[in-house]
Amino acid sequence: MALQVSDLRVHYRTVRGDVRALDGVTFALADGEITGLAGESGSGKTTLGKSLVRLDGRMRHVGGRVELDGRELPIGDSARMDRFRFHEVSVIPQYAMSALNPTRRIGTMVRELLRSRGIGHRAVRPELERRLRLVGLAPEVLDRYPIELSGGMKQRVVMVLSTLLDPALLVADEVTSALDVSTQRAVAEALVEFRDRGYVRSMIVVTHDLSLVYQIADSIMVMYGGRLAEKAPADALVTAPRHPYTRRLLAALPEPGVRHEDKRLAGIPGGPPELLDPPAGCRFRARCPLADDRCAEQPPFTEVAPAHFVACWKAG
Ligand SMILES: Nc1ncnc2c1ncn2[C@@H]1O[C@H](COP(=O)(O)OP(=O)(O)OP(=O)(O)O)[C@@H](O)[C@H]1O
Repeated sequence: MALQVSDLRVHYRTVRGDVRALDGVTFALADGEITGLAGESGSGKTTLGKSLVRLDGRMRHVGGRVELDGRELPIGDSARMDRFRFHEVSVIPQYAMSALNPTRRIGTMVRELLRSRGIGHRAVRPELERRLRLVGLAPEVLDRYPIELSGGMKQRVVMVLSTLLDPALLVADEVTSALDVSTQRAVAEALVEFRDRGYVRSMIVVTHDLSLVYQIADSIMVMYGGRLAEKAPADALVTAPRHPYTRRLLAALPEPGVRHEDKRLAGIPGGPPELLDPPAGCRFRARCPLADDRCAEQPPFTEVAPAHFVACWKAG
C-alpha cells in the first residue's frame, strides 16, 4: 500500500471561523494506482491534494494521519515535510504553468529548483533531457523563456520537473484544464507513461473533467462537502455508481469527451454545503432525492464491493 490517508481533517482559519475543507477523509492508494479526484467546485479537492504535499499558511492540520509506505508524513510540520517534498511526494499545482517566472529561462529555473533541493544540476541533466524528449520536447527548451512556449509545452516541462526524482506520489491538480483538447490528451497520456515507466509510483489527478480522467485512471474518487462520497475502480464508478451524488454528477456530464466546467452542477438543485458550519449527518442530504431520517447520522465510508467504497446508507 503506497498511501494511506486516515480520517484526515484540514481546516482553513478565517476571521469567521474554521472552514472545514477536509472533514474526515479516508482512503488508500495502491502502488501504481492512478486515481482521479472529482467533485464540484469547493468540495475540497485542491485542499486534499495540497495537504499531502504542502499546507499553505492558512491551512491547519487538525486531525488524522497520512502514511506513505508505512511511514507517517509530518504534514502539519512544513520544515519536516521539506525532506519528503519533491523526493517522495510532489505536486503540480493548479495554474503551475502560469506561475513560471516570465523573466527567467526555463533552464535557470530548473537549476535553481534543483539547487534548493541540494541536487547537482549536472548529475540529473542527462535524465532531464531524456525525459523532456520522452514528452516530445527538445532539450533546447531549457534555453527558452516561458513566453516562448505553448501552454502544453509548459505543462510538460512542469510535469518532467516535478517527477524528476521519481516521487512515490504525484498530485496533479487540474493539469489539463487550460489546454485544448488534443493537448489535454497528450498530457494525460504522458501522466500514464510516467507511471508505467516508474517515474511516479502513484498519482492523484484532481479534475473537473470526469470524462478525461476516466480514460487514464484506475480508480476515481468523488468528493462532496469536504468528505469522500465514493471511491471505486474507474469502470465501476462510471457504469455502476452507488452514491446518489456520483450518479447525478455523471448524469450532468455532457456527451463523452466534452468538458464539463460548470461551477454549479446542472441538474442538481441547490448548492454544496457551507463548510464554515457544515450540517450534521450526510453532507448531500439536503439535495438528495433518497434522503430520509437515517441520513441525519453521518454514513461511514464503507467497502460495499471489492475496492468500492461509498458513504451512503442507501448504497449497501
Ligand atoms: N485560503 C482559504 N481560506 C478559506 N477558505 C478556503 C481557502 N481555500 C479554500 N477554501 C475553502 O475550502 C473549501 C474547499 O476548497 P478547495 O479549493 O479545496 O475546493 P476544490 O474542490 O478544489 O474547488 P475547485 O474545483 O474550485 O478548485 C471551499 O469551501 C473553499 O471556499
